[in-house]
Amino acid sequence: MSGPGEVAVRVRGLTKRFGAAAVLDGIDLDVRRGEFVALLGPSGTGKTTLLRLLAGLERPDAGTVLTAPRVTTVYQEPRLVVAKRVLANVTLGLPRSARERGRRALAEVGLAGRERDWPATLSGGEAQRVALARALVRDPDVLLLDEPFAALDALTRLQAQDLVAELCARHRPAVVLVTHDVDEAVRLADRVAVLRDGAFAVDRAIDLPRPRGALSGAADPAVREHRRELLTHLGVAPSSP
Ligand SMILES: Nc1ncnc2c1ncn2[C@@H]1O[C@H](COP(=O)(O)OP(=O)(O)OP(=O)(O)O)[C@@H](O)[C@H]1O
Repeated sequence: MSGPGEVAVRVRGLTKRFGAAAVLDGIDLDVRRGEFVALLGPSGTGKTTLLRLLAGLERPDAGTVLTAPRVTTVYQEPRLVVAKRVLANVTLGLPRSARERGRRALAEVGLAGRERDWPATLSGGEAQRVALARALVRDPDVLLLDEPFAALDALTRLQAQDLVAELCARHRPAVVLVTHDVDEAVRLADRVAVLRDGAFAVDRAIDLPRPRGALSGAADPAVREHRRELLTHLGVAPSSP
């Protein structure tokens, strides 16, 4: 597999305030094409705010955010238009000529043949795969994932994680995933950063071999060590030597 590509996200000295409080206080972040970064952090630390700044939906109070041109977000909920069929949801806002690419994107997420179905007939996991296809068809330079697996049941979540890992390895966008799940972060990411009190408490490379589908925290000491360190930085586990 090829190494990381050019920088697709460059954040310098980024500060965002709501009222008097700085939710983000001078943070720096680089993400390269083909690199998968997971963001962990206690509730309310500004993870979603950071994604919104990367997507250009919020303006910084100080500092700079530079991204490659095509930035796409997948959210916790699929956000499908109920009155449009699956393929029309995938190609929403794109010209008719994008329909063939839309079909291919649906096939990539395992939904070939479902083009004319209505969103109401999809399971939660299927609807989220349609949302992924809608992101893919836009050929993003930067893919922002805001807890995209959080609403899925455990088995569907593992399958969706494997699918996202495979799609990102093939298309190689720069990925920023917001999650509360330490195991998910370790399973998917090349780097995991913990956001606390407006800054990164740690930004750690996860140099475990891929594919990681069968990775077991119980069996693998390297996974256990990453998990222990990240939980410590999240303030939910005692520090041990
Ligand atoms: N538009 C806004 N106006 C005022 N305060 C806001 C706004 N958006 C976010 N905040 C505040 O900024 C802080 C960070 O919110 P954000 O949603 O980014 O956190 P988060 O880390 O994504 O949280 P969670 O893990 O619970 O999703 C919170 O205290 C939130 O109340």
